[in-house]
Amino acid sequence: MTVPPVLKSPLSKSLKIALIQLKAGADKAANLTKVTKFVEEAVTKSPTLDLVMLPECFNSPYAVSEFRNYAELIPTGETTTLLSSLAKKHGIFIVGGSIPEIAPEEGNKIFNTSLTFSPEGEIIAKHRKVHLFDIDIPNGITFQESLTLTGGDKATVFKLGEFGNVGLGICYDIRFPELASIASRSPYSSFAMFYPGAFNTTTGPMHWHLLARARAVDNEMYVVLCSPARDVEGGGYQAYGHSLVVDPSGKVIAEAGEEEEEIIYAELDKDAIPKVRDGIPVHYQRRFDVYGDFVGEGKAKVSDK
Ligand SMILES: NC(=O)CCC(=O)C(=O)O
Repeated sequence: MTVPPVLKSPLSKSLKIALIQLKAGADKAANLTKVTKFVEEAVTKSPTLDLVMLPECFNSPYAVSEFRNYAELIPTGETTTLLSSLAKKHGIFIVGGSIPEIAPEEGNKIFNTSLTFSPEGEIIAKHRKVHLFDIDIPNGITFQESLTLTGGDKATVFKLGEFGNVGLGICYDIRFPELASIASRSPYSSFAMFYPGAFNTTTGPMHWHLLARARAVDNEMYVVLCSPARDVEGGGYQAYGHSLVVDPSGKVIAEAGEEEEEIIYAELDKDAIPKVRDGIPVHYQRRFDVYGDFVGEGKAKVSDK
């Protein structure tokens, strides 16, 4: 075996993040007011915060019958405009959960789309959920996003300013290890995968932590999941909550409860990735001669927008 070189961390400076776990109801204006209030609370409590993340579908109910009713144009819709102004006002990155997007240039198809904003309020990443949540578990849950949504056709990797590269997926995307592999490997070398998500009370207990920790250990990178809180009184889709930050060794370093609307904080340490990769060097031991290379330069369809 060739001894791997001690590489510089793909995270050049420790990153302070906050995850906002909230309940999204039918009133879009109320959902957006709540986002504004929570972002303000996060930056007040942690004045040196670098990044705030929101959950999947934070401005609308998570329901196949509602996606088209709540869908907005990007970048001119009210949610995009609000998140851009919040990022700029507070000088932070915002990983803007996801919202239903209507795309006139694609025959008015609806996508489940996540945007990330720079501290200047610019859109620096746009990910359309690639793998649609179509499942049917007898006596558990049946859901078919594909009844109203269209899947995106690209993996998303982008530069988070001076910190380094990160990958972005949405919820069910986490079940497909390829997106995280693409992001973590050369030439992208990301330090984290961000997944706004909304697992539920059937699949959450089975797989939420397992998948987050698996993607972290597979790739020796940070994995960050932000969920809506479970809304028992509101009825409808019962999100699992448990917003989560997992470090590159697979350890959960921050976690929210299930039904609470709350903000959790974590610091992604710039030295953690090289430390883990030096100890268990799977990152450098891959045998592409045996199983091929599906990432390589130009092989995967990767975009930041
Ligand atoms: N919103 C989603 O994609 C839900 C995914 C989910 O619950 C799962 O088990 O996967």
